[in-house]
Amino acid sequence: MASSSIKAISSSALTASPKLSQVPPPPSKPYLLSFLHTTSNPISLKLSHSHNLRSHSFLITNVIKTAESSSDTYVSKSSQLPKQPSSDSTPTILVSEKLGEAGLHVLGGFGNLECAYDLSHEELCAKISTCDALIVRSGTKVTRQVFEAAKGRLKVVGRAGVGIDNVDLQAATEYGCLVVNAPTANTVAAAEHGIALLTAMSRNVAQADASIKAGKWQRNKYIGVSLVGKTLAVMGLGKVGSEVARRAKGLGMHVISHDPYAPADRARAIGVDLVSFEQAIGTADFISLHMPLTPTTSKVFNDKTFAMMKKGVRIINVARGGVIDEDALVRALDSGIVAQAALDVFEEEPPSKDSKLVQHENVTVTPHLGASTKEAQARLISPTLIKTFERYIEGVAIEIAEAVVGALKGELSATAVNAPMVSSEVLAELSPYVVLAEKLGKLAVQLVAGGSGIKSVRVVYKSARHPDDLDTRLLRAMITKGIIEPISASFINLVNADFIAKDKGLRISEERVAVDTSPECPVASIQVHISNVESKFASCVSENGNISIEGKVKYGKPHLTLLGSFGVDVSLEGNLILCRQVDHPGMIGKVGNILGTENVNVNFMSVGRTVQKKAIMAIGVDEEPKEELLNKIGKVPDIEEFVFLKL
Ligand SMILES: NC(=O)c1ccc[n+]([C@@H]2O[C@H](COP(=O)([O-])OP(=O)(O)OC[C@H]3O[C@@H](n4cnc5c(N)ncnc54)[C@H](O)[C@@H]3O)[C@@H](O)[C@H]2O)c1
Ligand SMILES: O=C(O)[C@H](O)COP(=O)(O)O
Repeated sequence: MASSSIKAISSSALTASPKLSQVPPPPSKPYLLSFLHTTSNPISLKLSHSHNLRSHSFLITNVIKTAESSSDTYVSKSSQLPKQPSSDSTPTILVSEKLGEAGLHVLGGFGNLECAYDLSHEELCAKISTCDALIVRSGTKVTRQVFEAAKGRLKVVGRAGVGIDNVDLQAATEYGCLVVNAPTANTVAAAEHGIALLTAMSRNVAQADASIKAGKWQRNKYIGVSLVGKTLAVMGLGKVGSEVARRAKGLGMHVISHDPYAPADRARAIGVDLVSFEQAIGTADFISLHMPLTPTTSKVFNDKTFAMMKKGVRIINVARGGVIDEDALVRALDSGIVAQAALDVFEEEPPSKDSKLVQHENVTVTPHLGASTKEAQARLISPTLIKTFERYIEGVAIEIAEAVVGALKGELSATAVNAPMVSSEVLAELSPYVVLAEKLGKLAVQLVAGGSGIKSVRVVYKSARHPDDLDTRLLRAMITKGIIEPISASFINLVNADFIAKDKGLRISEERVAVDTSPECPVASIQVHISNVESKFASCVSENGNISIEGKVKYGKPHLTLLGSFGVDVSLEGNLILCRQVDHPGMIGKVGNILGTENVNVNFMSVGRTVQKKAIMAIGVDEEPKEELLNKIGKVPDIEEFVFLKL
């Protein structure tokens, strides 16, 4: 990350860089991330052309720039994996839980792969500062301490599965670390396990098996209950819940569901009635849990809600243990409200050996096996299944490996969970404006005099589009990046842009102005206004006292088109010299000569005039001129002020 690039030579220019007002220290030091390197770095925008059949939405993520050293040895448990020599630019990927070979191959082909499946939390914290990516399943707690210990190097956490309740998302976001998951590959496996538990529980399969192995023959003890005609309440009609519902209907059950966010047409398509929470738990013979663990769902099944259930209800949980108050479930089992429970997941995993719940004779348990099928972790091989479940053709291992490698390459992730996702279409359309937005942010902040506290930035988008058709989150994030990065040690990406702006007391407001241009072009212009600051280049201050600049995309390239009240037109590439001079002939020649004699190539030049015989000369230069050269320009008679800006 370059330090402040301000090299202004005007009278007020040699003061310190502008600072953000009331800036608390950043949560951590640098992130070697930039979700889009738009200028000096050759890597620009990339779309992920993932080969699978999922519908894609994308996120601009991080372009890798690996830290000082990545000299870790390649420690793969698989002798078949391709070994890669360490190098400074090769990212290190730590896999902390068992992942399918196919995924390890993808990861090993891209970076230094280290599989360490038995790390304690302390060991993980000790190791993480040497890793660019971490891949976990549900057994690794990725806490705030892990992000702190990463010292800015960890760029992406890949959760090889759905539930991300074991990852501190807030901390990840604050540290600018992208979290991706593999949300689809284990759906069928989890649903099948739910059905396995439902049928095994209702026919006492596990208990009868244990009894016969203990030398008993208890045919009367293990009389089961039938499923046909019974009501099943599916709590959470998402991916797994929907598949469970379909299968349960095939078993002849009447299926109802409670899900406050499920679309009615999805329920209708499966033939499921969406009902209230009370109705669902009050009428069901079987209740199957398929909601995520969130603050709202935590212990939602408790003494109070068990008391609302039909006596003799049976419960299946392949979601998360934390949605049930386990002590309350033991009480409900003892009192007979709940006749049986079948549990794959627990509040603490593994549960204690003497857990009353686990030991209860009416409880069937499995050790979080929902996602554990060969097919879910690797690939489904049956062509029939591929046809039926197109979106499940990839296993978790491949799904997460591709997401992590893509994120490390700076591609756009379809499965980011802690950053806004932008559709590929929107992204492709906005990409030149994304470049413009960052340049305008960079330029605006360099026009602020050192010592001014930037508190408030107003961004105005002129567009012919209806506001609903213009997603400006990316543009706002890039303006934020452009403003903050030149004057702070924080590295900004789409994950943390809003957080860091807020943390630094920078308020960015957005406005849209309707214009009568072609709606084909999403943004006619972007203006950035910084209020209540001093400027080191007075000419960029508009009548209302704000530093104001405007840019447009012309022929796919970013251009500066307005500086204060001066119209200019200069391509925002390379670096920029802005001069205000008395408007008379020969000025361009004089400045051009000085640049020419020092071999500084001018790539663009534009002059804007005012009625008071003043002109603004905007000169785009490829190289960074030496200070003596800039001083020479400053001494040209009739040049009243000038500033050099790095883009
Ligand atoms: N046991 C396993 O190995 C295993 C495997 C896969 C998934 N899971 C777990 O299963 C759960 C579901 O996974 P998924 O892939 O179907 O997720 P999903 O996001 O597709 O579905 C979750 C559904 O729950 C709904 N929901 C949210 N809050 C709710 C509430 N208060 N009440 C009712 N419904 C609510 C959501 O609207 C959504 O439709 C997750 O907790 C996941 O971690 C477990
Ligand atoms: O949320 C999930 O994807 C499941 O709980 C699977 O977890 P696992 O990857 O630890 O098996």
